[in-house]
Amino acid sequence: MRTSIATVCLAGDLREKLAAIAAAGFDGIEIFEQDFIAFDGGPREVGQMVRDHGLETSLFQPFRDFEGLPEPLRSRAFDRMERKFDLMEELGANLLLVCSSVHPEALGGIDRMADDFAELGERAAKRGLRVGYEALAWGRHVWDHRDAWEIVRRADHPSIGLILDSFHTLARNIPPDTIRSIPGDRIFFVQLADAPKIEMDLVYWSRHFRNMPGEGDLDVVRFMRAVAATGYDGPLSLEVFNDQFRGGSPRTIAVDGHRSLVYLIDQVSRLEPDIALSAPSMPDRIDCDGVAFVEFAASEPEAIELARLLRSLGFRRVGRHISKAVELWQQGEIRIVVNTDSEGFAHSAYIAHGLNICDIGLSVHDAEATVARARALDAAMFHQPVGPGELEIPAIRGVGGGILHFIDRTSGLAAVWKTEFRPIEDDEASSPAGLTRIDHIAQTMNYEEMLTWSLFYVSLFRVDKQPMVDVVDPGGLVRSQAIEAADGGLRLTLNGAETHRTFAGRFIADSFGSSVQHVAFETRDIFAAAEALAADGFDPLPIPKNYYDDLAARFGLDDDLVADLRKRNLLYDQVGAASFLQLYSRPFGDGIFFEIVERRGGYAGYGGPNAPYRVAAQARLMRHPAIPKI
Ligand SMILES: O=C(O)c1ccc(O)c(O)c1
Ligand SMILES: [Mg+2]
Repeated sequence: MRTSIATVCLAGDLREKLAAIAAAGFDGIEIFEQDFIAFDGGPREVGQMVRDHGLETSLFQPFRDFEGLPEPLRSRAFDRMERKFDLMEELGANLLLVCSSVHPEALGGIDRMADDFAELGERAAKRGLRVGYEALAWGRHVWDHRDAWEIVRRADHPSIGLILDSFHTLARNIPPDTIRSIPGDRIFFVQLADAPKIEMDLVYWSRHFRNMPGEGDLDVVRFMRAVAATGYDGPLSLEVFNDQFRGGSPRTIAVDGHRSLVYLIDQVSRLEPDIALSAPSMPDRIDCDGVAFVEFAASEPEAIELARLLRSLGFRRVGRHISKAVELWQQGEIRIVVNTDSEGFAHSAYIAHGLNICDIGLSVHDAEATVARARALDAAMFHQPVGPGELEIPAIRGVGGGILHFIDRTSGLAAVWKTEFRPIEDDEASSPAGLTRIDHIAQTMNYEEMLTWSLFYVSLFRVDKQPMVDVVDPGGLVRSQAIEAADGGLRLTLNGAETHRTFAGRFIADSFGSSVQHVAFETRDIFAAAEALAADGFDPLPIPKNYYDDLAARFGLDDDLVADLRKRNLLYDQVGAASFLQLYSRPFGDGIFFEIVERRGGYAGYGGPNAPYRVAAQARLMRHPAIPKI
């Protein structure tokens, strides 16, 4: 599989784009004409730059409004074409994309258009060049790849072929399986893009909202399966027009793009085992059972405050690391590591961010396989020197440069708690509150990072994205996207802040980067938990009376239940026969907090309807000067 990406996908000038594309591991590029015209170097220089990066120019594009024109416009189009052929020769590009005409005077007529392409084929062949024809979804006469194919078929010239673009086919709901009957050697090039399903004008949707395969809602896998079935073995090229990507980090977007292609090919080769695809071999998406631990990086005074909070939540200090200033807290299957060491990753994370969750441990079936898949998907590996008596636990970089460790049963890594920690009898033990496991982890990030991280998780683990939820914060909007395994083993929420005025946005600004903002613990009896916590001095997030009055009205709950909820500052949601109860801690540090949840009757969500009220309560507290920052 040869991978390619259009220069139009990325921010920067041509030089910066090429550097990012080469670093991300692509084999080739599509030179978008605008990028070339804007560049202050000639075509030979650009051609050399591309080759110096070890890249090939797999396509030059677009050439517009070519086919079906009356004279004298027709001759003019051919003259224009000869100029572009000159340019391509200097660039060292031998394939040109012609997109279907939108010219108001284009006449249409399938044979007329085929004749134009037949003549074009003669001219291209003289130069040793080839031309591919792409149906734009909004073309004047041709907007369907089947019509474009018919024109190419009738042009019947070896230098004229078809170009497919997943966006144009899928955006118009053209069944992608119609591609299966096209001969693979007549397809000259394949462009790939996904997009979120939003009702809007096709041109606007295409030019502003495309995203990488797997980041949107189109069935790019189905499209690619059909392409693979034709025997096509040319480049797979990303052509993604996206306003956010054009203003983003070219390196990050290029890495996301490469990951999306590797993931797409991996999916297609699993679904079409009989089609030989030169796909990199890697383990299948990883099953994750849940969160094995979260690790805080803290100063010693903060660790003392955190200990107080953990105790009030019913946790016990159960272990001390054999050689480092690291303590282990536990309740049920929940493990919280508090690291105050003055060396190592946690310490550098502390210096960069202050008190923060710098490391998440995930329970997987096979840690080595997880890392192998992560590596194939271009994830950044993480290594840290291992001290005497410590286990080498595989790890990669995740959100905000934080670490993801992988713990499995089969390799003995799960013994880390016994191997690296000495048990301690907690002197001030509190009574357990019945918190059993980590229900979910919420990572707060800038809105622009959400696609990057959802692709990261979805390509690595067997998890699915849930629909995006908008949370109204008093300071602006926060978007929340859950990513979860079908069995609920792993549940993550990605929260994207658009401004720094929101509670989430302030967290990013104050802690200098994206990271875990909250951890939710599961309980099977939240009323009992709340009572036990109250006895241990837990101070919940106060929820205003208005909320409970509305709750009673909305769900018709009986007065006793509403009174009990209010007494404990619990939040409530209900969907059909399922319900959800939530209890929040007060925020600490730069806005980190804990949540306790009880899911009843298979409740599958995250209490989205309550989020605006919870956020308002938190924002109120964070503004309040009397609240100490620990
Ligand atoms: O938006 C466009 O005009 C445009 C141009 C060239 C393409 O390959 C394409 O898919 C769209
Ligand atoms: Mg295209």
